[in-house]
Amino acid sequence: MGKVKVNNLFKTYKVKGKKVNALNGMSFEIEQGEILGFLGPNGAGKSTTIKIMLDLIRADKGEVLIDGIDSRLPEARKRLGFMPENPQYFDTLTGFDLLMFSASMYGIDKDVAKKRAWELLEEFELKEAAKRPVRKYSKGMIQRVGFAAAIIHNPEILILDEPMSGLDPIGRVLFKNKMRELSDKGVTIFFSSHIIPDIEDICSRVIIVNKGKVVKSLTRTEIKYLTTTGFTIIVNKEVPNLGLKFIKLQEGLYEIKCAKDEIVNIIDLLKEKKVIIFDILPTKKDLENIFLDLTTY
Ligand SMILES: Nc1ncnc2c1ncn2[C@@H]1O[C@H](COP(=O)(O)OP(=O)(O)OP(=O)(O)O)[C@@H](O)[C@H]1O
Repeated sequence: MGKVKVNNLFKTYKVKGKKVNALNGMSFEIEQGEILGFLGPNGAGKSTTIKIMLDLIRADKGEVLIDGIDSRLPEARKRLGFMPENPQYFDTLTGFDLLMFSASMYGIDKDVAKKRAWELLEEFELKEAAKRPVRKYSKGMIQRVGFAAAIIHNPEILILDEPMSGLDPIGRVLFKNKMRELSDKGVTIFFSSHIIPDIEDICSRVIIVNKGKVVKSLTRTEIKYLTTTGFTIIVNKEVPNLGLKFIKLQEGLYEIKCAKDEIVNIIDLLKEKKVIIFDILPTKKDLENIFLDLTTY
């Protein structure tokens, strides 16, 4: 239950008689209860893969199996919940109506749906706005109601396309907590994102795609290692002749910047000199450079 197998997908679009190869043997598996991040530069084939998983478009070759069932069958579709990147809802609907509409698409009994809709509106802090038309919602509120609509039928697998882009810090915490909670209950979560800290925070694994196929699969620890280029060490005092550059932040507060492989020696040195370390902060590589490193092998 909640298992996904994406098997050797190929997809070509035709634009003005020219062929665009969107997928070139895209293959990966998602285990039950896993939070898997889907990362890749623009045009890598993420949206095309998601659309094929949801049977919104068809692959030229290959298959997607949801718990062993072909994703083109309605039986498979029912197990999935989906939140698009820019939800375009019938904006005259209220938040409550939207959830009821989504529930009706999955054939949920009206009374059950009503109860579930109110529960979700409460969880996503939309109770006050429940009877307001969605067109009057802020971007964050639209994303919240979109998330709620995607899980109203208690799907086994949740697919989210850039779920946290444009959310404020409180909204992001809410989404991350919700994703963790669902994963703890055994829901499989697959989401695309460009936001490295979010991915590091919640994903158990990340797959990186480029040119229509997987180029790397990384565990959370591996991605933390890969994205860290060095550290900033915050200390209480300056020590001369250590070969280190102490930058004064204020009285009794200095920072030292170092490369990833220097950290252990520097900490030993500071310990020896009885320097107090207040904090050690990783310096992060930006996404473009990570893609560059991984895709130019
Ligand atoms: N409907 C379409 N018609 C023609 N070409 C398309 C279509 N959809 C996608 N493509 C092309 O297929 C390739 C993969 O696009 P896709 O949208 O799947 O990538 P993506 O990884 O989701 O990109 P982004 O991060 O920009 O959303 C790109 O070259 C894109 O231009």
